[in-house]
Amino acid sequence: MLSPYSLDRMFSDTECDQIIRLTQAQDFSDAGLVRGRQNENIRVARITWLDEEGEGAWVFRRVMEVVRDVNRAHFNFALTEFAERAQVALYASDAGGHFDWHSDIGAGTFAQKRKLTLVAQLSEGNAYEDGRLELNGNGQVETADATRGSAILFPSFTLHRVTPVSRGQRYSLTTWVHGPEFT
Ligand SMILES: O=C(O)CCC(=O)C(=O)O
Ligand SMILES: [Fe+2]
Repeated sequence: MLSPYSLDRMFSDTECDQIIRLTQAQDFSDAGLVRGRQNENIRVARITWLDEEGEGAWVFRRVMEVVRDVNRAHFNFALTEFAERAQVALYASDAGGHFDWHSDIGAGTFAQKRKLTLVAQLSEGNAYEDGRLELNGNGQVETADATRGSAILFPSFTLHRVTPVSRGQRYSLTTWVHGPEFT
């Protein structure tokens, strides 16, 4: 199926804290777009990456389990690999954090093989306002559950955006799963 699939609780509160803490030791850099283009009109966020190995390995393992189960139960896509690290993004109201409508499939080496996108909500609801993940897969805008620890999976070609954060900061975790291009 091509419709998005939501999970109420992919991570516990403690796990969300742990993921955020893992990234605090790293440098966040300004987010680029596919092919490294930067365009402030489209995206303002700071991002960092989690490796498959090391302290963040458990995050990757969880992502793999969830993707395997949800793909079997719902999408049934041909998936072959996790070719990219997991992205933690930080959208801050003072910087005008947001991400305009886009698809995750692009011309880059990895971006062209993206099949499934998984986004998990890492911040508590009272940490920020707005900053909603919205999807438009079929002409109707659907707002993803913003509850901390929840997640949504969708085909990477689905148009989606993050509305501007109007107060505070929002953290999210995004991973992509790859395979033969959609034809
Ligand atoms: O932060 C989010 O909720 C979505 C991130 C996203 O769409 C992306 O990194 O491509
Ligand atoms: Fe995206």
